[in-house]
Amino acid sequence: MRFLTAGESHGQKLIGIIEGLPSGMTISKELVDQALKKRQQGPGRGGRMAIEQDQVLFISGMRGGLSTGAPLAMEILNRDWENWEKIMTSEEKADLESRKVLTPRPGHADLTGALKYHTEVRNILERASARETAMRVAIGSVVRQGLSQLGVEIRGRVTAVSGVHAKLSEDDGYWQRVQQSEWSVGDPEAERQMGERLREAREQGESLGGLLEVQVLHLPAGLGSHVQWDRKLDGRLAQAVLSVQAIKGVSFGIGFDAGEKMGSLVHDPIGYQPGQGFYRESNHAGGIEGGMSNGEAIVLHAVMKPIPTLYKPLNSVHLETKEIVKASVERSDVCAVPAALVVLEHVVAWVIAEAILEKFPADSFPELETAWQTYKEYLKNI
Ligand SMILES: Cc1cc2nc3c(=O)[nH]c(=O)nc-3n(C[C@H](O)[C@H](O)[C@H](O)COP(=O)(O)O)c2cc1C
Ligand SMILES: C=C(O[C@@H]1CC(C(=O)O)=C[C@@H](OP(=O)(O)O)[C@H]1O)C(=O)O
Repeated sequence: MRFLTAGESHGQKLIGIIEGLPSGMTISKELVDQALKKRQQGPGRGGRMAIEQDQVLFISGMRGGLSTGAPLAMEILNRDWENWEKIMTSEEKADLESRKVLTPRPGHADLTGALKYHTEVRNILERASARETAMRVAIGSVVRQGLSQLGVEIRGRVTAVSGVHAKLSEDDGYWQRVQQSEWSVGDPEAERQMGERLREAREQGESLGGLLEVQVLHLPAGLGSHVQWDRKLDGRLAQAVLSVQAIKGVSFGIGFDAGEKMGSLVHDPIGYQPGQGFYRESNHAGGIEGGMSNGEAIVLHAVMKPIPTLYKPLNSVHLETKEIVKASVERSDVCAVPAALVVLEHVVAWVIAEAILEKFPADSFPELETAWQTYKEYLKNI
């Protein structure tokens, strides 16, 4: 299975194509649209989110609510296009110059992209923008629906925003609050403090980052492989997560704490129960050993840097005069950690779905379900 996306932040639309999706899988537009809506929420988002109302349009690869096995093509329209059409399509110098960026923003692709591609900064930022993640969420949502039909659950939480840490819990009630609300860390006091940080950041022309966690539940042991570097599940998840704009680090389970502890406090003892099979007594590894899922929950942590566009900008260099000037200011979010969480859940869904299809190659979803159940029975009764 593979996918491609295309589209500029202020272009007409975003496009995505999934190839290799088995036929006969139920796909709900409503669920994709719910995920797209959730990605637009959260305190700290800028003016653009008041313009967009993301919804998916299925173009091909689906009939009667089921995948056909043909490439699944999707579109998401940019409502902001109506304000940018001239700037994005005109060949008139005045139009092209009107939104030219000559003072690249630190923390963005602006400068290096313009140097590398011998082009102007706008051509770089249009594609580097996290607008593109809307389509990655749509794509991830399609395969996440398949995962859910197999009983695999993906859930995520924001664990900190700019140094304010949320009180975490594994209770069902807490997870329901976190998952079902438009955006919540499940800890009202932390939310209050985060809101305060956000207000300060806005006043000071600053921006915020944070920490995120994604979990994958009910996966069997044996997805991914130890045999080749690019088949390792942890490496593939890390690549997908780090490819999300502004994500700068990934760890699994107890993560970097593992470097501070003795081995006996890090590794997870193996247990066995008839009718249940092998299990681990703890899950410090975060569900992956030797590049393979080990049957415990996959627990992945990520860090998002503060948004790079600052309303009180850092120094930059004017590309023509080479003078030191303030970096350009484009309309911007001040914090997008809750939105990034939705993106992470969906890029993780993609990698897990790919790994499942590698272990259980299938052209049709019922075929996949049969192989999946047989394997799960084997693991239980071994
Ligand atoms: C959901 C989301 C929204 C974002 N919104 C903005 C934004 O409004 N302004 C901005 O400067 N960067 C924003 N970013 C981050 C930049 O796109 C990103 O930092 C930049 O493209 C450089 O890539 P890198 O940080 O991965 O190196 C956002 C990122 C995500 C995931
Ligand atoms: C458009 C989205 O996020 C954008 C990501 C982004 C960036 O530089 O990454 C910059 C901003 O773009 P604009 O200048 O048009 O407001 C964000 O709004 C989105 O998430 O759908």
